[in-house]
Amino acid sequence: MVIETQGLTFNFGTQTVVKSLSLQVPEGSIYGFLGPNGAGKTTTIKLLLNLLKTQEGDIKIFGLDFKNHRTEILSQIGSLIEQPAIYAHLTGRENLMNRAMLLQVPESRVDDMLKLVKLSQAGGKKAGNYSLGMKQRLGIALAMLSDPKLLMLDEPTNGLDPNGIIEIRELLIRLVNQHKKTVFISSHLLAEIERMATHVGIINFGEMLFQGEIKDLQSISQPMVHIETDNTVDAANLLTKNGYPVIEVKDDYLTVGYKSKEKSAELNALLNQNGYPVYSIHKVQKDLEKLFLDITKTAAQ
Ligand SMILES: Nc1ncnc2c1ncn2[C@@H]1O[C@H](COP(=O)(O)OP(=O)(O)OP(=O)(O)O)[C@@H](O)[C@H]1O
Repeated sequence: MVIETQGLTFNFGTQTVVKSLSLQVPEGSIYGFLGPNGAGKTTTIKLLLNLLKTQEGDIKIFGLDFKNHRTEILSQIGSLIEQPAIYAHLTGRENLMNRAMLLQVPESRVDDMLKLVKLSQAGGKKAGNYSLGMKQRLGIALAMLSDPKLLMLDEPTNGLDPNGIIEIRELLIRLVNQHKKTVFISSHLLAEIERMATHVGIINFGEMLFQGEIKDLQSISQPMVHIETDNTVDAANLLTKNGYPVIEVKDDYLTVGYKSKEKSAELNALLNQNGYPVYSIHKVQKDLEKLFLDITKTAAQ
């Protein structure tokens, strides 16, 4: 494990915001740390980076005990929390050069990093004029300059447009697949994390609700199919009789549990053949809120 915590607990005054957290982040994973606003993600990350002092529990990173190997551990972690520390009046390249000098990293790393985050062309432009997505990528380049083994990112796609999100996602996948890094990324958006993470930890009110491989999460959280049709109550009866799990019946649409694309095609044909015209049919993933309900239900069974 790259990160392993046991009983990690943190209180702000009388409020416990991280409760006996046991994180397990495997080497070479993209670990999505999910939770709604205020769940305790930033606090956990700050504890892992020693920006907050651990009150209770143990942290091991790279197999080393955090208390006794703090400097050694932190020298191998690149991080981006909230806004990246960028000088707006300097170019992207100058920002990296500055940091490279500070860290005594060879200059050649600067161009490698610009290339890695796809900012080679924009490297000569003032960072203050970068888009939010470009700033975040420059922030990741700065964090990767010293070639750390682990990258920790706190909500790096907040406020980005879909293209910006895709660019960050592709960059993180490259870092893990080609550069053999481990990425720990927090987010409050399930859909965003699902597309890149290999592992997930889901917290709410400081407590871990689920931790495991993404495929295990998907088996808890079956996607659904939305079908827009007429006469939905009768259509739902037909589907139930034919073994489709109907989840919701509204005036103008139905929601059915997703099984496979073949089953969705059969369902479409069945409705059409029986006089229920299908105006639209599409697969939907659950959001974090619905997933919480599923997880709580599964845990109670
Ligand atoms: N410095 C502080 N003093 C007191 N309470 C704090 C402090 N920082 C955070 N909190 C509280 O701790 C809880 C967890 O906050 P945290 O920032 O870790 O959550 P988060 O999951 O990162 O959420 P967000 O996505 O909104 O940043 C919240 O209830 C927050 O109000």
